[in-house]
Amino acid sequence: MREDNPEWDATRAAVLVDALPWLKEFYGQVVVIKYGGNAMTDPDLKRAFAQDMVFLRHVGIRPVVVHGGGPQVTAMLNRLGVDSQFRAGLRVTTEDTVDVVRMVLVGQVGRELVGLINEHGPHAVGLSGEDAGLFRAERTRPLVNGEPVDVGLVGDVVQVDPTAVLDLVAAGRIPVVSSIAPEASGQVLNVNADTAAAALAVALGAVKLVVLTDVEGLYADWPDRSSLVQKIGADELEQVLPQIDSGMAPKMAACLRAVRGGVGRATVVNGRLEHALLLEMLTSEGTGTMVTP
Ligand SMILES: Nc1ncnc2c1ncn2[C@@H]1O[C@H](COP(=O)(O)OP(=O)(O)O)[C@@H](O)[C@H]1O
Ligand SMILES: CC(=O)N[C@@H](CCC(=O)OP(=O)(O)O)C(=O)O
Repeated sequence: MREDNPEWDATRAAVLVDALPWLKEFYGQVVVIKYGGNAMTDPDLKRAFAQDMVFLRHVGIRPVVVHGGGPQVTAMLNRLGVDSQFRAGLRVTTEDTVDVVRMVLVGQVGRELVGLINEHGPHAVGLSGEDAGLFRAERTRPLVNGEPVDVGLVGDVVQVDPTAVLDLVAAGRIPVVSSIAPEASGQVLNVNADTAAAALAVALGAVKLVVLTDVEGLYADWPDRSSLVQKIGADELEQVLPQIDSGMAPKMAACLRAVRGGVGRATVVNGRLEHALLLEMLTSEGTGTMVTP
């Protein structure tokens, strides 16, 4: 029986004790977690994610969630008979599609995550870049083969007022942020969620940015699964960034922006493995790709 097995007890105790240095390091600190739409594919994964947020909150860490929802937006556009096009990893966004992006991210994906977290207690509050002046964006023209291309109503975050998020965090809440942001004219822009997470992590002085996606991390020679990069410094990442394919490109650019902006480290983790976030944050082994300053 397990109860009579001292080795099994020792293993369980070791897992808890292993967490101690990390609990000390992160206690009271803000950690920004970017939850990608590709890691939300099944209800159990979403429930496990919500549990992890509540776990972090109860051990005294301050999680701030920025969520994606690209596949969910694409599914809704398909239902409406609209094709999706991406350039440099960004959705080409028109006046019609930006309304759909906003409805799906704020009204569907954000609401669902808030609901799942709040099954554990009144912790989560949802907001978007439009709330309390959180984000200000400007239209972006990403480079494709070195040439700037037009992707329509897509923005980059150029200004962050983190007051609303800090108020929530100070009250013990878990902010859940959707990546929609107004430009100066008041027009809302579609912002890639990795980009929004990095900008927010910098403005909050987060100790760490964790990006949950559907692969183990950055592969040097994608899709060769033996080429996982476990650790990469900002200078090296900056050099290889132009060669990184869409999907990973905004993610790695976001990690670079975060660590250059003072965030202690940024990691990309496989969010399709339940509780990979807890293992990454609270065990010595870690997982995925870590970007360091
Ligand atoms: N070098 C690379 N390493 C890992 N994944 C890559 C790489 N290049 C492209 N990708 C693709 O990027 C995808 C992750 O980005 P994306 O689909 O936008 O996820 P999310 O919804 O989590 O933001 C991976 O599933 C993979 O197909
Ligand atoms: C400009 C742009 O591409 N915006 C994204 C916003 C959602 C997102 O980033 O979702 P993931 O994190 O799941 O990819 C989009 O429209 O798909």
